[in-house]
Amino acid sequence: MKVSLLDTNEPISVEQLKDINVLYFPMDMNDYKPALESLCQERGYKNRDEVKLNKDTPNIEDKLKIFFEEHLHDDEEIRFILDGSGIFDVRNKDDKWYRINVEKGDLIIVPANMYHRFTLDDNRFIHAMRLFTDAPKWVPVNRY
Ligand SMILES: CSCCC(=O)/C(O)=C/O
Ligand SMILES: [Fe+2]
Ligand code: NI
Repeated sequence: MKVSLLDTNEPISVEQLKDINVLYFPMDMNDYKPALESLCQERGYKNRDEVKLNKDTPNIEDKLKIFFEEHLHDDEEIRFILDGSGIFDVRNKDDKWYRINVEKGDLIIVPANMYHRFTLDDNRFIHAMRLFTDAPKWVPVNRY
């Protein structure tokens, strides 16, 4: 994972992310199941699904357009990157974007009610596990 302030490219640390309640868990991809199960147990993640996005995904451009609209959710957004890479932008306390480049092995938690957006990077491929406290749902509330 690499994080920067989008406007200036200034590097942002995991601690600075934590200050805005975005959590990062690096996962060992050779043996991630025990750590994943205990995280789910501790934080009450009862459901999960997987999403793959690449150039052959039906309606990929429409999907990316929706993901890249600045939005929030009334629950945490938990994404575990199983393969590939991508970009999450999250708003910091000054309403500036932190750009989070995620890759295989990264698990990030965006808190409820934080404006964010997602897009693919130049690799144009991501395979992510989505974890949910309740039934899998994806209800974006767009800004404005
Ligand atoms: C990497 S999963 C696709 C993006 C997504 O699920 C989401 O909710 C973006 O806000
Ligand atoms: Fe989301
Ligand atoms: Ni979202």
